[in-house]
Amino acid sequence: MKIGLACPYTWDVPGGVQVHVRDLAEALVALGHEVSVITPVGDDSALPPYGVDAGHAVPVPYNGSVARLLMGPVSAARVRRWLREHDFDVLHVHEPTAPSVSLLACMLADGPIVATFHTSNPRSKILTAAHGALQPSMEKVRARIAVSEAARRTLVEHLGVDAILIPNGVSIPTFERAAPLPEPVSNGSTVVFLGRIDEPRKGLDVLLAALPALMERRADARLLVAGPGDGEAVLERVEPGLRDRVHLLGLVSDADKPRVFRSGEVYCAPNTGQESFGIVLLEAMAAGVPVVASDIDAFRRVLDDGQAGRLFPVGDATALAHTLADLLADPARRGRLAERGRAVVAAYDWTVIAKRIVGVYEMVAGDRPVSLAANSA
Ligand SMILES: Nc1nc2c(ncn2[C@@H]2O[C@H](COP(=O)(O)OP(=O)(O)O[C@H]3O[C@H](CO)[C@@H](O)[C@H](O)[C@@H]3O)[C@@H](O)[C@H]2O)c(=O)[nH]1
Repeated sequence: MKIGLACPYTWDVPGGVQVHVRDLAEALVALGHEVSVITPVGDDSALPPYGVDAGHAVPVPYNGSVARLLMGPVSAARVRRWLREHDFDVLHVHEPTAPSVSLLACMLADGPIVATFHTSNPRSKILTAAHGALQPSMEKVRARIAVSEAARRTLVEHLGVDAILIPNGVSIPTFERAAPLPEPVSNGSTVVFLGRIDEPRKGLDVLLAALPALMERRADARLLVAGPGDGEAVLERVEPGLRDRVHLLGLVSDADKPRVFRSGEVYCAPNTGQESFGIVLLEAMAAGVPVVASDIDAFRRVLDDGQAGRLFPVGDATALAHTLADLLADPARRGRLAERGRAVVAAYDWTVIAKRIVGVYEMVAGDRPVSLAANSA
């Protein structure tokens, strides 16, 4: 099949939607399909061979995060050209309610369109206000996929439509085979955090607040913190006497990311809410590292109701410190959790998930390929 994927967020800024689109594209290519991805990008040398540059996006605060979005005549012209130059059997847009490339593609195309919804936002004022304006584009979508129950609920509540649930995937071999980073990054009592360090929703502050109590029980404990953001500002939030216990890696490359997960005894996801799924949990389980995560609905589901990871009450730094100290002290329990994580994550490998998505493509694809809408040529 010829498949066009539209990714709304800047390709070279780490984010769950971008990772999902990239891994899906690669899984589809491995299955023998022809794929092209249109996306905003900061540095177009970051694009893979199947990537098409839709222009530079602007940062906009959105759902407790900063989304880099793109609308306007230049990007509309690029999307139009992309559609015209490819006879896609299926157009698959991601997050088409965000004002960016996916919405443009929906507005400009006709034919077999599939949309995947990623966001969990129970009280989205933007979605409520935009409902009427989005309606014509949403009506063109022949099949909707939600990556999680939370994303599905957001869709039902705001747009009054339902979706098939197909979760995010992870490329298990990439994570399970990675070598840990060399010493001294990993010291045998390391807690890993990987995420956008400035974003309160990712909860790094909860982990930093847990550090003093953790150190009281495990004097050798250290934090390995990876992800984009202002590292200096993070260190200022740590007691001066404990700063040498925090090892900041900054933004890591996609090649090093699996190695970061493999460099800790525990992976910690202290997120404070508004998570739809939590790809990072899949990544940690695929790497075989035991997970400690906030007890939010999305994480509880991915962690098999707490069987495949230890949950602690959201924002409770004391409970987190004790959970981490207990696990660092107990290699056998860590081994059991990691084993359970490996068993759970097997169902999320991209080889499994991509086939389910192709099943949806087959359901909607017809005799006629995707074309430019009559009023957009
Ligand atoms: N290479 C690299 N990747 C990073 C870095 N920091 C974070 N990432 C990657 O960025 C992605 C972040 O994904 P999520 O934690 O799932 O969060 P999100 O960007 O807020 O995504 C939203 O959509 C996801 C996809 O459906 C949802 O999983 C998530 O809960 C959330 O709603 C993960 O793949 C993570 O490994 C870094 O420094 N380097």
